[in-house]
Amino acid sequence: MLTAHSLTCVRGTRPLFSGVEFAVAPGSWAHIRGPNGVGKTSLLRILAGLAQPEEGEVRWNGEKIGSEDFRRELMYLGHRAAVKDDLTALENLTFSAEMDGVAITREQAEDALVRFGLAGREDLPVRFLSAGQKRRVLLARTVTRPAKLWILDEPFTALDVKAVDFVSHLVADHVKAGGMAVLTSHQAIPLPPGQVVEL
Ligand SMILES: Nc1ncnc2c1ncn2[C@@H]1O[C@H](COP(=O)(O)OP(=O)(O)OP(=O)(O)O)[C@@H](O)[C@H]1O
Repeated sequence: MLTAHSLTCVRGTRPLFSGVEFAVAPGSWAHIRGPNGVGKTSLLRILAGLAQPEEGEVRWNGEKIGSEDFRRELMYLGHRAAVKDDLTALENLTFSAEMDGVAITREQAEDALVRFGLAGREDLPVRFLSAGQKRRVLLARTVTRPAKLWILDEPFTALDVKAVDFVSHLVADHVKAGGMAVLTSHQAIPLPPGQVVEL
């Protein structure tokens, strides 16, 4: 279970939010909402342990985040498509798995890319892919590396209708199987109702 306790965030000299409290239990998900610049990405980075709150604490199963166990169970996919332009889609996927300490075969990476509609694009440097295709390469990590907690920043950005549907089902299946997810999106998320955290 992920719990946010009285989180306060300041960026530069600007207070963004304070007193943010919520919990995400196994089999549930949370939608972080709010206008541009309110601090959604900042909150997700705090939840993932990539930034520190001014006040408050994030806990994973009751312990302050940062443990090896937390890092193993976390899949954080950031807002800016964190894919390397000079590497192919396939290389991006195997490289990120390696960074996560998970060995995947070429076949597993290929299967993941095919599931994300990238058949025939596996060996192309990512700089030649469209914005939506780049996002698919990023999201393909969700099927190559098991993790209980998915933190996804604007996962639907640049995706076409079919891909939005595919990714929604992926998240819904993850949650149904006892996983947890925290998402930001400016659009309504086509998932069974989750908790809404309004910033
Ligand atoms: N390191 C930083 N130093 C100073 N200001 C920052 C820093 N990081 C973020 N900010 C500012 O904090 C505010 C919140 O940014 P953030 O990206 O968290 O918002 P957001 O709610 O995710 O926005 P959007 O909906 O546009 O993606 C912005 O005004 C941004 O410029």
